Amino acid sequence: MVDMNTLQAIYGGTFDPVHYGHLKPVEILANLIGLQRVIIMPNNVPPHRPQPEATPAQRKYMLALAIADKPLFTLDERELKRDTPSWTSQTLAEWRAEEGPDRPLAFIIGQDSLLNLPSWHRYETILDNSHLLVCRRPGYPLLMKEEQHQRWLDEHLTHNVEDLHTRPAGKIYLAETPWFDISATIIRERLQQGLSCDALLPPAVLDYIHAQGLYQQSADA
Ligand SMILES: Nc1ncnc2c1ncn2[C@@H]1O[C@H](COP(=O)(O)OP(=O)(O)OP(=O)(O)O)[C@@H](O)[C@H]1O
Ligand SMILES: O=C(O)c1ccc[n+]([C@@H]2O[C@H](COP(=O)([O-])O)[C@@H](O)[C@H]2O)c1
Repeated sequence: MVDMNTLQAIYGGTFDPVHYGHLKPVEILANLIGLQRVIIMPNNVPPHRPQPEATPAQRKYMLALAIADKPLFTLDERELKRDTPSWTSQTLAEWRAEEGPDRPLAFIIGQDSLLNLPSWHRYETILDNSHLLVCRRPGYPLLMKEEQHQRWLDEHLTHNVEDLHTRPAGKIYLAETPWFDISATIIRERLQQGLSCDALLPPAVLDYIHAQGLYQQSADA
């Protein structure tokens, strides 16, 4: 019999700011595959993108507000404590060393991140240490850009949820989560233009953004 309580998942991101497009697909994913806990892990130095507008402390605080009434989520500060780029391969290797070789571990990403994954630092080691759980995201193709990366994806794909709970690592699961057409970029742009973001992120996070005067200046200013 499969023990549905052992699979642990980390959800990494910049979360500048956290929004419903982060939270809702992952809550649905957790229900779909029987995940009891999701560890949200904000990065300190995002490797492949412009640096965030909010400070690490502000991004962490917004996450804490967003998950305050959601027992599914806990917060992990390990990457916030590192000043070097937040390489996921390094984080997952450390996590694997802590958890031992047998525990099923997973890293959650959106479809856009999957497409870029072959450009990540030592990406091929990620599946040595964890599974990948991928949430759908509108506006991104289903196929990898290069044939060799599509082959890599196909070789590791599973449609069997039991694989995720019984194997420690090595599988990619494309979850049939609904589309949420929300991005932190759109939220920052709307806030800068003084437009409403009420439906896009939790009210407590939005109140904090206004109280801190965050995202009101153009990023180019
Ligand atoms: N609307 C969404 N649907 C599914 N996954 C998402 C969505 N928004 C973000 N994600 C996923 O959440 C993780 C963290 O994303 P991130 O913090 O960069 O948010 P973002 O909205 O993409 O930010 P930005 O617009 O600043 O690039 C990534 O794996 C990303 O693919
Ligand atoms: O390790 C890498 O090379 C790497 C490159 C890009 C992104 N990541 C991680 O992927 C997660 C989502 O990234 P982002 O930029 O969409 O917030 C976050 O945890 C990043 O630290 C990791």
